[in-house]
Order: sequence, then C-alpha cells, then structure tokens
Amino acid sequence: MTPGARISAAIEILDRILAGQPAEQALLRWSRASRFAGSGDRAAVRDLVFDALRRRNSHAAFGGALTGRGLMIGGLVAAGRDPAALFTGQGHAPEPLAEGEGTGAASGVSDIPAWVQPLWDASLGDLSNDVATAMQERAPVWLRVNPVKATPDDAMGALAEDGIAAEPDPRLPTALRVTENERRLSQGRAYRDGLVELQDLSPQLACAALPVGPGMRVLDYCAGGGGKTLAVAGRAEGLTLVAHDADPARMRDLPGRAERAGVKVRLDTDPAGSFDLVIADVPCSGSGTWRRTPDAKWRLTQASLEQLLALQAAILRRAAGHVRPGGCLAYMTCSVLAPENDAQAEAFLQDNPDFRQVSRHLWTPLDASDGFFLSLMERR
Ligand SMILES: C[S@@+](CC[C@H](N)C(=O)[O-])C[C@H]1O[C@@H](n2cnc3c(N)ncnc32)[C@H](O)[C@@H]1O
Repeated sequence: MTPGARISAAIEILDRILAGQPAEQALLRWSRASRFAGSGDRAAVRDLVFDALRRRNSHAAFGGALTGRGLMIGGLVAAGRDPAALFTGQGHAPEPLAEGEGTGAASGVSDIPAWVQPLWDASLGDLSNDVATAMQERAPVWLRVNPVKATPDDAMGALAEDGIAAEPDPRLPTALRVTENERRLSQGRAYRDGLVELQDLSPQLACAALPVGPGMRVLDYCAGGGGKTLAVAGRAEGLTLVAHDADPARMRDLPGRAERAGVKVRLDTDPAGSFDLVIADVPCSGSGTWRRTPDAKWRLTQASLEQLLALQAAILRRAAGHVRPGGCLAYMTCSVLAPENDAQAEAFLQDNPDFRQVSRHLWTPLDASDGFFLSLMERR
C-alpha cells in the first residue's frame, strides 16, 4: 500500500470508531476486508489510527473536523508535514484538500476528555500537564524477566539471538525495556520458553514492592490473565498461589502461562481460608494506560466511572475478608485518578480500623511507564 492508501484506510477505520465501534473491532473488520494489505501495512495503519486517538482533540483542531479525514490531516500538520503531498486523490490516496482544511490551530486544546480534565488536574496537581503530554506518545514495550527460568543477562542474550534489543531499568534489573524489534517478540525464543513475560514497568515495580516471603499463601483476587500472580510467583520459594476472578473465563490463559513460566498456580472460583497476601488488582478506568489504549479514554463516561468506583469498593471489602491478621492487602489500579486510588483506600481504612496503610505509591509515565497505583495495607 502507498502512504496515501494507508491514510485512506486509517480514515475509514477512524470514521467507524467515531461512530461508536470499538477500535480493535474496527481494525479487525478493515483487516478482514483488506486481504491485499501486508503485515507492514496493517502495523502502519494501526499506528496511524492509535496516534490519531491519542491526540484526537488536538488533531481534530489542526485538521478542522472531528472526522477520520480531519484527524489524518491534523496529524500531518501537527508533525510539520504538508498534507497536500499525500492527499492527492491519485491511486487510493484521499481526495485533495478543500479550502480551509488543515489550517486550524490547536493551542490550548487538551487531549484529555473535557469531563475528565478537572479530575485529572485535581488528581495529578503539578504533574497534570506533563502527564497529559506524555499520554500523547506511544508507550514503550517492557518485559519482565522470569527469575525461575533466567537471569536478566540470560534473557537479554536470548532476545539478542532474535535480534531484539532490550535494556534493564536501573531500579529493577528484571524489568527490560525493549529498544529494537519489539514486533519479533511473540515469535522469539525468550518469550516462547518463558524467560520473559510482557508486563509494563509500573506493575512490575508495584509487584516488587509487595511483601513476599518463602512459604507464603498469596491470593490474587482479580487475577484475570494472571499478570500479577506470575510477577510474584518467582519472588520466593514454596509459595502457595491462588488465582480468583469473578469471571473465570478471564483466567483461561493463566494455566498455560504458568506452565510456560515454570510455576504452580491454583485457580479457585471460591477461595476459602485466609492468606498472608491478598492482591486486589481491581477493574478501573485504565486512565494510566491511555497511551496504550487511547480508545478507552474516549469511551469512558461519568456513569461508567461511577459504576467502577462502586465495584472497586465492593471488591476491596470482599478481598479484605481473606487477609489473615498480620497479613497484607495490596489494592492496585492502572489509573491515575484519585477517586479510584487514594479515595478508595481512605474510605476502606475509615470503615476498617483493623487495617492500616503501610505504603502507597502512584507511578506515572514521567517516572515509570504506565500510570499505576498501589496502596499496601496491613491487617492488625
Ligand atoms: C484489572 S483486571 C485484572 C488484571 C490482572 N490482575 C492481570 O494482571 O492480568 C480486573 C479483573 O477483575 C475481575 N473482576 C471484576 N469484578 C470482580 C469481582 N467482583 N471480584 C473479583 N474479580 C472481579 C475482572 O474480571 C478482571 O479480570
């Protein structure tokens, strides 16, 4: 596909997304209908669509319209390129620019949804603008080295065999940032043999901060695909790891992932007894990961946020019931919004005086990768 044809494809997909179709669905539908597109074309079109969603408001302002075409024109203007060079109407390129298209300005335009902006500002304070700016960029890819199978050097060596370059984070040597050829990862030996797992830096830092010791009983109460379960699995010998999720189907990949990682995890739809550590990685707005899933940023509504807040509080209460006296409850979200983070922890502590907060941390793209929150609470 020519660069112009890729832009035409992105316009068509963005128009579907703006009409309400989820981004992944719109991309899949285009992919299925476009057998002529090679893997390079698909990746390029996907990047165009996601870049446009990350900066939807500012690109629409530059382009002059909140349409697929306006977003693509605005994206080129924002990048300092002349849209007329690609909007030629030749071959499969989009029609030439009409009078006034691409002449807009975007100063003062925010790419945070207007209704979220006050919450965003109140939650992030002085960091608000910088975090919003960071969210306009593509997210880097991070790997977690599985200590059961490899040292960071072994993992980097195996990645290098497949031409994938990665470097460790100075704070956590088992966290590797991929610097070259990330698209080869899923086919590479390091991933296939369980030496590394895909996991962003901030949840890795959060899991590394959990009190995990030999022989402990750990319950991952909202285990989903098991990212947190597997992150604690290699931290100590003799752990009993129990994974629970209200929707057991969400855990379907976990047994395979655990086997690849060389660790034992028991799936339990109704866990009984008490645990030394209970992880509650609750459903959330995902506002900390909006540069990875920019579609979610525009789909979140006040009503859906309120539903999430109620669910988070309920899960926190239920998960707490599984913590033994002297044990810990780790409340986690991948959000940067205070109502989902400190406000939940504070309300819980208020109602449950047998718990006290031992530590809390909010990571943002300014010091880690995705935004992520951890409140660690101990049961007296
Ligand atoms: C943020 S995701 C978990 C991600 C997972 N911990 C990981 O690292 O891959 C939240 C999970 O909570 C689950 N969930 C929703 N309501 C729940 C409830 N009432 N009790 C337990 N889990 C719940 C969802 O099904 C979802 O899998």
